[in-house]
Amino acid sequence: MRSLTALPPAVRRLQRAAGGQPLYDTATTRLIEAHALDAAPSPSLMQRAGAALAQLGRAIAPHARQVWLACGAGNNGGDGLQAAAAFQAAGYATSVHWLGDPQRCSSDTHAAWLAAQKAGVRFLDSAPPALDAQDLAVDALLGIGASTRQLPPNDPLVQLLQWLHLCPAPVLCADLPTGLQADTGQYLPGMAFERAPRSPRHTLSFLTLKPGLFTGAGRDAAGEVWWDDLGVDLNQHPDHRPCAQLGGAMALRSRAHASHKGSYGDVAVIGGEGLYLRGMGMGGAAVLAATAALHHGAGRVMLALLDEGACQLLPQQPELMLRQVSALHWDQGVVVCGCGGGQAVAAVLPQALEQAHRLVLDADALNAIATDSALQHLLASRAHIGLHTILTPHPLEAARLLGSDTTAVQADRLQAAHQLSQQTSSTVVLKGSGSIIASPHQLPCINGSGNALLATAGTGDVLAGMVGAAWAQGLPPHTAAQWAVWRHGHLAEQWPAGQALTAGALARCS
Ligand SMILES: NC(=O)C1=CN([C@@H]2O[C@H](COP(=O)(O)OP(=O)(O)OC[C@H]3O[C@@H](n4cnc5c(N)ncnc54)[C@H](OP(=O)(O)O)[C@@H]3O)[C@@H](O)[C@H]2O)[C@@H](O)CC1
Ligand SMILES: [K+]
Repeated sequence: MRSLTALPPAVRRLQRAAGGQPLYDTATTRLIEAHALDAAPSPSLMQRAGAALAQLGRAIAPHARQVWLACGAGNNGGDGLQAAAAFQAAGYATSVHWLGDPQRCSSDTHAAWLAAQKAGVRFLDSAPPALDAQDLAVDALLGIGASTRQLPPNDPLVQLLQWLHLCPAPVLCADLPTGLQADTGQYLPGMAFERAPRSPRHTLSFLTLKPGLFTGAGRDAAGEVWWDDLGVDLNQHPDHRPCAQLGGAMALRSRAHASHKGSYGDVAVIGGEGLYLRGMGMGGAAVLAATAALHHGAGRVMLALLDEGACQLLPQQPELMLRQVSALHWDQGVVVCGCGGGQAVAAVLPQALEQAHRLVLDADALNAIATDSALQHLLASRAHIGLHTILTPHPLEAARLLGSDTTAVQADRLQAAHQLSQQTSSTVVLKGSGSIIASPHQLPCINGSGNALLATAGTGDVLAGMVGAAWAQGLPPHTAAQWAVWRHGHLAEQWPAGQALTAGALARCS
């Protein structure tokens, strides 16, 4: 790829490490667009969008011989037509499939169509040109105006989508990958593919960054995300409020020389149902959480296994202090409860919910609460008596707590995390691609780190331990969750190529 410094300042590569960028839903993006259009900018927003697409496209595919653009009938297609004119003017052999009608499109899109014609762009109505890996394809079929209308399989738009999916050239998506919903990161019905696309993806988001690019199916669909505000000041109006922010690199506080283990807090992990109870020993999960807490800076880590003392010594981890649940100090440090807890964890939950000042609830603790209204009441009451809670559900656990199902949770992950946070007065970490961190009265965060190496048993237990460690070291709950989720994903991104990621190795990484 050409040096990023060669790009004009208006086209900025979204740095994962930057974090903190605001994300805006479609309604607010439309508001921003309307305010910007009122000012009749010149060049028009669409001309700016087209020029930015062409500039980024040239950086992505500097040796392209051909550029092919699939353009829809709306303004997203207009962006593509403006880009086509710019590609052609820059000397690329440029061809376009346009689904629009010059008699029925917006005035901006009409102007873009005229510009493309004037530049000498080739308009196609049959198969696209044969592209190779160094060429470029542009997806300008649908943006934020996509509706849930389902198309028949022989619709021209569906066919263009299939060509884009199978195209050997990198694909640059204008504003959004076609069919991806900006607010949720879910595909519209009939627009998702079972297999991953053949070539790399880039997305240049206009005016605002949209939450759907970073959660659910968004990360796979969008590939590398870029952003151009088209010269519009997003903060010019008090109604332009973000719906979330993108989480990024964070550091724990540096340590003073004059400090000791007590300065970095205690983490007590409760979990690990014994083998004798139901024939399923689950101590490993609790050991993973405790190990992660230890390796991520907690001053002291206690391990209370629910195996009635069967495990008396952990030779691999002499730093972990074994405890009976009855010997824990609930008002000190952070209690992480549930990892591998099985059914046995239900017995300790009333005391943990009533007495632990800072409580992380994971896995089987969440499942037990979901089926017991008395435990639900205790959980919801904690905030009223000054006790704090972080929940770390995966989508199924969140669905059980919400009384819904995984499809409903995944259909709007931001909303599900917000609802669970409100219902339980807790910080919620909704795990999955683009984990969501939601807390009452705080802007939710979508984590930007991580990859599919984390899809292996035990990584959730490691995360629970890391959340506990960050919280024990003094970060507020929302920030502790943000740090742990980001760090967990970042470690996976740094994982040595060709080496399997195991939860045990991840827990020892810091
Ligand atoms: N205004 C500006 O200056 C700026 C605009 N910008 C750009 O505009 C984009 C938004 O443009 P937009 O509002 O025209 O919506 P867009 O995404 O093109 O879709 C509408 C078209 O798609 C069609 N269609 C919808 N759903 C469908 C479906 N399921 N299946 C099939 N067809 C479907 C729909 O057809 P209809 O329903 O009207 O029959 C209509 O033709 C935004 O994402 C950004 O790229 C930025 O550059 C900033 C400056
Ligand atoms: K698009």
